[in-house]
Amino acid sequence: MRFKQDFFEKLEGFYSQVYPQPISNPHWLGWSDKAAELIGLTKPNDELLMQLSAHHAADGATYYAQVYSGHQFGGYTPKLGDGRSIILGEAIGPNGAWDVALKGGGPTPYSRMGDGRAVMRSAVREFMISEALAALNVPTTRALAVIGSDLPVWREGQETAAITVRLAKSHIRFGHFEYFSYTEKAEKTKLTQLVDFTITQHFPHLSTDKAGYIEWFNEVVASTAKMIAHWQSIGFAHGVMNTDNMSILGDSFDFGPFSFLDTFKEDFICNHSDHQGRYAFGQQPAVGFWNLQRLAQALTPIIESDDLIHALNQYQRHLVDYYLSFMGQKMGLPTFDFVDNQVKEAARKEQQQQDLHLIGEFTTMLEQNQLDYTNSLRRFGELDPNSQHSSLRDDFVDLAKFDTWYQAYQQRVAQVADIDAWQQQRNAVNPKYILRNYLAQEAIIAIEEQGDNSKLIQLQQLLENPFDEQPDMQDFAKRPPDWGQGLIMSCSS
Ligand SMILES: Nc1ncnc2c1ncn2[C@@H]1O[C@H](COP(=O)(O)OP(=O)(O)OP(=O)(O)O)[C@@H](O)[C@H]1O
Ligand SMILES: [Mg+2]
Repeated sequence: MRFKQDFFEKLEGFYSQVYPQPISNPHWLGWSDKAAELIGLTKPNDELLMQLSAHHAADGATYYAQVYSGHQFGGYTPKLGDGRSIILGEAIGPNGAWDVALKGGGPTPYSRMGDGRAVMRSAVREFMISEALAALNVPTTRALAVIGSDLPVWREGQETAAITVRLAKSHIRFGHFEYFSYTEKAEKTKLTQLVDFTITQHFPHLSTDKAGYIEWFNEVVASTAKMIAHWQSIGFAHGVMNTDNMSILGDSFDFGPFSFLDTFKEDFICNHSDHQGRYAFGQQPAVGFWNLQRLAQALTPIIESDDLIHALNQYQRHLVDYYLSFMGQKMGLPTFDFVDNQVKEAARKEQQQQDLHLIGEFTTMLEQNQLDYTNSLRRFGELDPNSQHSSLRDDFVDLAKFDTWYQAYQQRVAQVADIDAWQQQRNAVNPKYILRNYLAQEAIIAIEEQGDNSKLIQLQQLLENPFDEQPDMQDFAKRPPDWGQGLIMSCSS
């Protein structure tokens, strides 16, 4: 790894330098060739294992934990910071630099009551979902590797520690801006410094002046809306959308009790500690907006309120545009070339309302018929919208309702000229395989009970190509067995 140290060198006072603590008997549990490529690595080796398990120092690494704060479940915690994630620096890759962080690398000045560690099950889940989301083309932080150990850690019972090696284009979170806004409101020096750094490093097409700041916030609103539209379209529930887990780049970030939907359920809650359903699947779009409002509030010392409000007001539009674009591709709804003038804008809006209704009716039917979200969408790849008959129909109990819906759908799709190409387009965006919780759980149990990571590796390989038919792997596309339905994950990690 070849590092540069822009954050470390340019933002003194925004972190504490701290060395990671080694984990005993380190061994590779998982490795991602695709993530490795991003920072110019190829295969794992023993020296790298020693470096990433904190036994040896990595050349050129500085090792630091960043300070931030955040709104957690709606309440403001004035000081958080990396309590168990230590950054080595920005590794230079063929297409840009990536922060390399050891998540679970040991205590830091921000650990509060925590031990600075991550348990194997949570480290493995973070590793798998990072790479699985990337393969689904969802913006996300990445995971180079997950390293197991025999170091005991205590959660509900005794478990072992592991480290996820996270790659992120940036670790800057909404919570960073909140922290510097509320700790030094009068001077604005550090807040301005942080915004300037963020723009220079990650939004180089923008200027670091008043106009640039406004443009930047607009882009953050758009990328956040895009990320959440992605989640809603693939049926992904994040579970802990606190502002300290919101990346300023709109990348999916910090994977704890996340879950894909199995059976479609709008108010599905995946986080065991989320008693109110604040972060339920269907709440995510609203929470994204609430979080952007918290970011906007933190930026009031340097951006005019009117400009912030104007940008926030675009959130809904971005969200709907992106959501319809993703769902439209999944269901094969043709797009229209609306020229941007007043009359056409009205037509566009009306079409959007109709499409939202059509999609909403479809997901309501899935919920009422207790159907699997991913598998139902995958069915569109075998559909012939020119025909009255569809295999999709066989899944439904309420056939009358389905038939009414299908008629409206057929009208919207109209005649399809090349059915093969149309079906291929559907299969290219509706995954056959996703990281269902029960599959992750089986891989984790095999490691826990037999020290056997072969299931993890098999699952990881499968999920690298989630859109391809993989004939030997059909079982992995099935709905979960009874024990694995709607698993709710513990927050302890
Ligand atoms: N075992 C632990 N030891 C020390 N601090 C912890 C531990 N677990 C969580 N924290 C800290 O508690 C806060 C909230 O935790 P949260 O689960 O959102 O983040 P995380 O999963 O630890 O890390 P990240 O957000 O970097 O992915 C963070 O400041 C985090 O560093
Ligand atoms: Mg976090």
